Amino acid sequence: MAGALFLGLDVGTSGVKAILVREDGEVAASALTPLTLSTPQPGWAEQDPDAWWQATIASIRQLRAEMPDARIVSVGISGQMHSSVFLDRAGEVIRPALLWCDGRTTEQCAEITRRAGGEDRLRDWVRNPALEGFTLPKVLWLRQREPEAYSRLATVLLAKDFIRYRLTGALATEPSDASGTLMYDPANLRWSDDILNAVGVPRALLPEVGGSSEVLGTVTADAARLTGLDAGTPVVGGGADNACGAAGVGVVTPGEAVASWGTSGTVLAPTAQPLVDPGLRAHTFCHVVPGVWYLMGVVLSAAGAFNWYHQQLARELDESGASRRALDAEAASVPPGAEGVTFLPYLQGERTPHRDASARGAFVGLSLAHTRAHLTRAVLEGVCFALRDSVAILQELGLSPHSLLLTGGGAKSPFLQRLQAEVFGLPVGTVNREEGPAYGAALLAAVGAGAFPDMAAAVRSTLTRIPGDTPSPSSHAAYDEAYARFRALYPALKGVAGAN
Ligand SMILES: Nc1ncnc2c1ncn2[C@@H]1O[C@H](COP(=O)(O)OP(=O)(O)O)[C@@H](O)[C@H]1O
Ligand SMILES: O=C(CO)[C@@H](O)[C@H](O)COP(=O)(O)O
Repeated sequence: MAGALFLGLDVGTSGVKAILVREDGEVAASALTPLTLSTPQPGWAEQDPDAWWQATIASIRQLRAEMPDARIVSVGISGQMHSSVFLDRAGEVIRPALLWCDGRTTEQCAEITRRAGGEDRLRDWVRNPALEGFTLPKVLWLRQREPEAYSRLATVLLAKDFIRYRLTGALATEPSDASGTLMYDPANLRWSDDILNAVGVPRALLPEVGGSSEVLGTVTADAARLTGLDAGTPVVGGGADNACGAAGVGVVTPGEAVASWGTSGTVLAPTAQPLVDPGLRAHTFCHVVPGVWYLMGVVLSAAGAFNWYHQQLARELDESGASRRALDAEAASVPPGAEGVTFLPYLQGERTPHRDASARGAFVGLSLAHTRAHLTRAVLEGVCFALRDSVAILQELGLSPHSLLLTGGGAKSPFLQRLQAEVFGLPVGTVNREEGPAYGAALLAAVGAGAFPDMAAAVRSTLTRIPGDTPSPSSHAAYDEAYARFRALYPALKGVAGAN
């Protein structure tokens, strides 16, 4: 496949990334088109799927402009999980998508649990509890709150599957994203008629499920004209952004774990079986590799919380890498524990471990002696502590990784790498590629095009591990008191700092 390039797309919350990857794994070009998030009410979060599509076109066109002669042989797509695209019979978007971090469906979650006959049933049917972020409660919300829109509903898609639909005309998904809908049984790899019948949602609303590295469509003439891709280019199933992010740092087999900072933060550990957290605090989903699942804890605001802080309280610093470094330096000027200041990053509610869409953020412990540097450190520590809750759950479930691969925003800064190592008490590492989910999607495209026999081979041929910080027992212990303060804060503030 000399000269072949694989296009990886990632429909993130903050933007649509497109990259071109060579067969040896080198990234030949990359483009990012930013997106905005609409929060019409506190706790709500929406985006227009057509804005994703326009951003996708812009990113691909930018790559095309940079490399007009590129021979793009296949496309893989990754995307934010759970977000609901509602399409009518003509394939047009009915209303903005309710996103993975939208918390408006608490009532619908209670209804799903009641109609299923309790959480034990949900565990048996779909291996996960009803959480506001998942897709099914959003379908029920539409049915109850916008019945006219629901009457026109013909198909429910996920973000990256909508982009595939616009690229190829094919309505399809694959197991890693289907897992996050609460309508799919990740253990038995099929839509769950049990849950669909219990809540009265027709199976016909859902697309067929193919494989993550299987070709599920080809670029249409219309999409070719808009994007500059060749008509007929194969598009593979792709995967959920967290699964593709793990694949993008080479974590495709059990025994390893990844900590990721996107808008959300996640800690993910692959498993050889669909293990379920008895407390249902971590999610059980399919990986992009057949026969592999993962357990994942989700922090709803990770880079999202840091970006909010940056925009609201450090606005004089632009969003460049230099500004991030300035904020890191500010945080580094204060000792571990931020001299008593604690930050709860629950700006958009929290999933793991609290499962509370109405939770809210807080700064606590302020005195006249504190400066913005303390707040900056507290925000970064707060995000790491929230992720540590997920690390602790995975450890409690017997998945005790010896180290964590870092990806996303938290991998980009030496300060954040060290902070995570010390807070988690585990060695951390990175890989020689920084493109995260888009990279995993490009590898799926390469496997789909036959460049590699499977993802394990693709990862072996393209990625190199870079060992990072190893914390000393004392550097980990330096956070004991601050972490204990963090743990005590949510129960203390519940009902005071909540949305309800
Ligand atoms: N040095 C850094 N420190 C903290 N956060 C960062 C840094 N660099 C980038 N980020 C943030 O990390 C996130 C990673 O981006 P990405 O994985 O593309 O997010 P998403 O998928 O949510 O759009 C972005 O929100 C970005 O602002
Ligand atoms: O809801 C989840 C995982 O369950 C989120 O992790 C989304 O998948 C969004 O990812 P980012 O935009 O933060 O990358």
